[in-house]
Order: sequence, then C-alpha cells, then structure tokens
Amino acid sequence: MAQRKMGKEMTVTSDGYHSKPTYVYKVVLLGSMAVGKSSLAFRYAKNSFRETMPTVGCSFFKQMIHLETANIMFEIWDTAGQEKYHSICHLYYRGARAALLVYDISRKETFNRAKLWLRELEKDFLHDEIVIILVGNKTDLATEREVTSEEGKEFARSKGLLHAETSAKSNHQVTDVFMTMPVQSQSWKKSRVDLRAPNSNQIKKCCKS
Ligand SMILES: Nc1nc2c(ncn2[C@@H]2O[C@H](COP(=O)(O)OP(=O)(O)OP(=O)(O)O)[C@@H](O)[C@H]2O)c(=O)[nH]1
Repeated sequence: MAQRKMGKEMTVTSDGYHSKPTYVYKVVLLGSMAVGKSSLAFRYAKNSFRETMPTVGCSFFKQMIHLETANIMFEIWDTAGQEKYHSICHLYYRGARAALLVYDISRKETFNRAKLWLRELEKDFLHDEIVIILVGNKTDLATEREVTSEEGKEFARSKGLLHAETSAKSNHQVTDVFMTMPVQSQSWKKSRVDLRAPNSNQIKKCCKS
C-alpha cells in the first residue's frame, strides 16, 4: 500500500487510513574509550555481538519499535570515546531526548570519567530536557569488577540520573535500557527530565537508581 509522510509524525495510507503516528526519538551514547558503546548499539539494533574497532567520529543506527498506539523510530548516535573526536561529537548531541552515559564496570577510571562526560552533556542541555541513564557495561566480567553496583547507583542518585548495568556480550538488560528511555518516563511523548531538577519525581518513578 502506497504511503506518504506527513511532517515528522503522521503516515497516511493511500486509502486515507491514518495509521499509527511515528515519533523520532534521538539517543546519544557517550563515555570513555572501549566501554562498549558501539557494542551496546549493535546489540540493540542487530541483536548481535562482535569485536568492534574504535569508533571514528560518530556512527548512526536506526531502529523502529512498534507500540500499540504509535511507532518509535530510535535514532541512535554512537559517539567516539577518543579525546580527539570530542569537539565533533558534541555537535551530534543536539536534539537528543536521551543519553546513555556508559562506563565499564571492570575499569574504575571509566566510572570516574563519567563525571566529566556528564559535565559535557550539561553544557549542551542547560536549557533543554533530557533523560540520562548511567550504564555500567560488561557485567559478564564479574570477576574483574572494579565498580560495585552500589557505587554506580549512588553516583546516579546524587546526580539525578537513572542507573542500569548491562552486558552487550551476554545480552544482559540491553533492550531494557533502550526501552526504559521512552517508555518509563510516564509517557514516552513526555519523556523528559530536567537536568536542573536532579531529584525530580519523574526520575524517582523510573528505573533503578
Ligand atoms: N566482556 C565484554 N566485552 C565487551 C562488552 N561490550 C563491549 N566489549 C568489548 O569492549 C571493547 C570495546 O567495545 P566498543 O563497543 O568498541 O567500545 P566503545 O565504547 O564503542 O569504544 P570507542 O569507539 O573507542 O569509544 C571491544 O573489544 C568489545 O568486544 C561486554 O558487555 N562484555
């Protein structure tokens, strides 16, 4: 059946039937080098895990999900952890509705650096609203763990972020994290958290922190 797009959101089929609206939901992944950002995006978009090369600049995935009353088109922007790309990747934060701030539970320094990454985000979203999830990746490396779940939760709580732990390798909680962003914030159309209100009720209702 032929379809044409109306603006960003509404699709009208040739018989005049208004199908479910489609909402674009932009997500950025950020965090230190080799914490598993690309692997998380790849696991979510392709349900697969493979050895990845360091990201150059930014890469981009799309993933459509179908809810009862609407579709959500995830635009997933995976940014490079390498310092030299920071200024470029900044440009891609604009318009994001959610951010995954990723660290590696087996490398403490990546957790410590999450504070700096958060400051970067705050520069761009001073007057905007965004859902931020602090994600401790690589839970399959439990024996090498350097950051406890409690430390992760406590830091997230102190900054008003959501918190989750994942493994892109063993596919632990990856889909849950992506689905949390639009769905758990009361309604995905309003899934926004004001950075300047770190302990807002909205955050408390969501997820694990
Ligand atoms: N054990 C384990 N290894 C992982 C996991 N996720 C990613 N890795 C590995 O960690 C390394 C870095 O993964 P990437 O996904 O490239 O990390 P990145 O954060 O995108 O790295 P940059 O592009 O440099 O910023 C690769 O060798 C991955 O195979 C995981 O959940 N568990």
